[in-house]
Amino acid sequence: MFSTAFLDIPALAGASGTVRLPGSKSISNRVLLLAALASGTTTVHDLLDSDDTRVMLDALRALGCGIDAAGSTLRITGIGGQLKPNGPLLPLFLGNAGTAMRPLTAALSLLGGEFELSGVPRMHERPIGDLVDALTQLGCHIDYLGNPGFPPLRIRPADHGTLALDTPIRVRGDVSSQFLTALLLALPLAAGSAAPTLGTGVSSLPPEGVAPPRGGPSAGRDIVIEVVGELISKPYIEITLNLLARFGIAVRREGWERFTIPAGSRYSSPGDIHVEADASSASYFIALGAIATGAPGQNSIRIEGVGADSIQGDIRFIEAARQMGAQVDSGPNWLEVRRGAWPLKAIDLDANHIPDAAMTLAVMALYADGPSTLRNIASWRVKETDRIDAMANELRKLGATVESGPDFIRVHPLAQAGWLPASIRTYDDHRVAMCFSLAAFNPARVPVRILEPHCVAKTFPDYFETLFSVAEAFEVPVICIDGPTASGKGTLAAEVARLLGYHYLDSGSLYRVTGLAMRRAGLSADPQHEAQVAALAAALPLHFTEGKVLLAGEDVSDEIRTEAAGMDASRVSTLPAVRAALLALQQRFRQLPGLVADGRDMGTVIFPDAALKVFLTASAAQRAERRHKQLISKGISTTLDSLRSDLEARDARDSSRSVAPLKPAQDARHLDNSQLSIEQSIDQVLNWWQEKQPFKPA
Ligand SMILES: O=C(O)C1=C[C@@H](OP(=O)(O)O)[C@@H](O)[C@H](O)C1
Ligand SMILES: C=C(OP(=O)(O)O)C(=O)O
Repeated sequence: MFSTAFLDIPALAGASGTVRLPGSKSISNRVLLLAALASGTTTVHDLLDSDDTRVMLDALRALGCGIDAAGSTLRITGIGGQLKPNGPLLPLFLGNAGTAMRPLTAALSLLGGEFELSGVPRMHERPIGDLVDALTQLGCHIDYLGNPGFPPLRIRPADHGTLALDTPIRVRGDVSSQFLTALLLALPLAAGSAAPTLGTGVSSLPPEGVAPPRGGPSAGRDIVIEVVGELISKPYIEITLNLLARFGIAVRREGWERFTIPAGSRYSSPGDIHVEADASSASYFIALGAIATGAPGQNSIRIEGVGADSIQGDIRFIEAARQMGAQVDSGPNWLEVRRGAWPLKAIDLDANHIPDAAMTLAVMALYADGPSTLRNIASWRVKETDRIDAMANELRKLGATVESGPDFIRVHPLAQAGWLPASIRTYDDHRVAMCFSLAAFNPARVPVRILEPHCVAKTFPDYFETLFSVAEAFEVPVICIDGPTASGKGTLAAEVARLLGYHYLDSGSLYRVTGLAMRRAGLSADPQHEAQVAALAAALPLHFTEGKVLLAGEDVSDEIRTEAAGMDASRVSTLPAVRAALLALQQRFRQLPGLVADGRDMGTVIFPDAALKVFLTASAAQRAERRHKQLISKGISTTLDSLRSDLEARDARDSSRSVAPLKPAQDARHLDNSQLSIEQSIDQVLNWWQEKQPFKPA
């Protein structure tokens, strides 16, 4: 995940390849809650691992569920509809997860303990009044701790004997379908499991270990829910019904107005359950396939984990994408998308059935042949942010003309000359961050800056990494930091890379790592092994992170600093084929979203076209002093004078050597950090970098 303050996406030229997407948020959180309410153990495969599922899991753990995760499989042991009696008041923090806040409010109101449910500040602005009203009507006890109609909430136990289950429970459906989902998921708790079923007079005992029925006099009755007002986001109710059925509860549906939970309904775990990949997350890659072209012969985006037969309503995004021109093929658990019509065809769509994925259409509209209108999307205003305003504001920053109203948005396409380099505010809304990445395919080739990119953690923490694994840039930006030994270039470069979310190349360690790999492969730096060592060097699985050098994931930082490794490194460096292989290897580090490379010849030889080159120096006296401190702290005794004369001798050798001598590139900026702190040097380099970027302030 990118935890940087911003992420700059360079202009993208194309995309092709395969992505495997994380699990569906809507399925994951429903399955977790159902498994928690059931008795016995449910094994969940491919559960989404993100902020929204984490808050749900934390809550379920706090309720006493056994949770055991191993890789992509999670085993959850439910509480069988029963809480431990008289537990203390339990505070539960539910972040900004509607799929946790709404269903847990209903379930906990019926379970019997005392709870305080809260979330992030935005969650305290997201409505929940219609659900609380329905539950209060039923006899549940819920108080608002802040503004009426919104979390945080205090829940006290309900008296199951007096729950008003004889009359239909009425709930409004026109603000969020999650209120109805919450009731459907939770009300089987009140349906009773073994009481006499009305009309038959038959009774049965609950299996051993299963709680006795709840619901007092009304146990054994059908429970009816009636929807007031036009239900929105209907396909999410289908997900709810589908998963309830998997857990043994067959809800009867009459239109979208009336839902009946049959008498005696009881959660029963299916044992194993698989979570499909998230269809809303798929929308960004379906759009990518529709917008981008790929390398010849590799002209599509393949999405694995979800297919056209998905139980998620957002799969119908495919229909909208096709209408705009995308070519979409699908099979069980996969989709394949390629560009069809270009420019895309404008669309006029009632998007009420795909509220989340429709945001992606608003960005696709920039590439269309006329204005596109998305209607019936009033619910956008009460989600992670006011999404109609957010989309309109940020699309305008890109240069687009946008019209909007209480429940619609109209986006006009952008001509090549109209695109502006924009800093996109993301409003802590994962979908704003994800869908605006698609603007990087603009024909004007301007980059896009996404502010606070870590908000994607809500449902798709590795969204940008996944995008970069299939996208091609016209040019991946590189910052080179060259300089003499002990100038502090490694620390500076690694930190600049971290702050920008760029890859980092510590080129100085390459010969040492090659030497180590050579030795481990039983080879030596002799001409007869040259080709083999070069092949090894070309494919070194190297990664630099947090000050460590990782070779195939193994931390070899200390091993490559030994005297013997130094000798191997200098022998290896005399082999021309190895030098050539390492050149190619270094260039391969130039990957999206960008690279910071440090060394001695980064700006002069390896990346002569780098966008920023810094030649970092410090006086020999300063460098000797730093090195001295470093060695003393490691318990190695030495003198300042000897260090200084060694450094001077090495500088002279480095700058006079015939191959890649240490000298500043002609277009390098000089930074003498003798009198600067590390922070000051970092700030200077970042300022130089920012000056080169075209973005206007957000
Ligand atoms: O039930 C669900 O899983 C969801 C329902 C939808 O909300 P609304 O019903 O509020 O539109 C959707 O936007 C949300 O991301 C997930
Ligand atoms: C609206 C969304 O989330 P939530 O489940 O919190 O409602 C969303 O993911 O787009």
